[in-house]
Amino acid sequence: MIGRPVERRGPAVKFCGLTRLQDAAEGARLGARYLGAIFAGGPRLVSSASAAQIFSAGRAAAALSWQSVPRCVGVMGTQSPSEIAELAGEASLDAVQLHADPTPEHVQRVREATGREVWAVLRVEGAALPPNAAELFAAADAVVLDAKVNGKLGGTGVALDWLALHDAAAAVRGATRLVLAGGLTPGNVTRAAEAMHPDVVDVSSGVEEAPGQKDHALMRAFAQGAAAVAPRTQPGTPSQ
Ligand SMILES: O=C(O)c1ccccc1NCC(=O)[C@H](O)[C@H](O)COP(=O)(O)O
Repeated sequence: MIGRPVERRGPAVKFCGLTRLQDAAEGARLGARYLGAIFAGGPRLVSSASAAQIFSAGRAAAALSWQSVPRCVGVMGTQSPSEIAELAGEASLDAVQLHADPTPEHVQRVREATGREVWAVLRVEGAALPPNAAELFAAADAVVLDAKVNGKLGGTGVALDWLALHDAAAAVRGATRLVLAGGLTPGNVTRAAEAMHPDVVDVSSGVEEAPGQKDHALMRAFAQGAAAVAPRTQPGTPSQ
């Protein structure tokens, strides 16, 4: 369905794990700021040639629907910086997301090799951030908080304990963008974003009918849930 774009006031939206042109186009029409494709294995793996077509469909749909052109993110696993640079060129990526527990040194090497923005993923288990959180926020252009699940790198559908993590994330994020991922759905994205104040909300399995196949009604509901996030109040602002 081609509907009206969702008005965006809350955090930016990233639809990740895209494998089909029509899903990328729908994400762009809904005003998603970011589209993601997986080069890290698993059921949503795509080739660089497929990713280039998927992203091209998203960029074209944005232009036709007067939305801003989405930035296209490639999700990497254990590839070397030079392999990541090759994929980034072939798939016309704007940013690379490092999902295999990157160190700050790896982030820097990938930035030098690709000339792209580098997003580092912090995989979180329980109510505490990993000990290297502050270093990664200092090194990366954005940090993605995602659930740590043994045997899976991402796309787990497992949610974080947002209320417990808020203070720890606030203490280390500084000016680096915070991307909240892990188990987000149309039904919980507003609550999650109001708890964590992320710059971006990132969803994959929560808007799918099957792995890699997005449900457009769920995508729309997710974008609406993100747009419904209440504005952040400044500490000390009197309530009305
Ligand atoms: O989505 C995958 O299959 C995947 C596989 C390997 C590494 C990363 C992967 N996904 C990364 C993402 O950016 C997902 O959006 C993120 O993990 C959130 O997934 P979900 O909990 O399903 O919304």
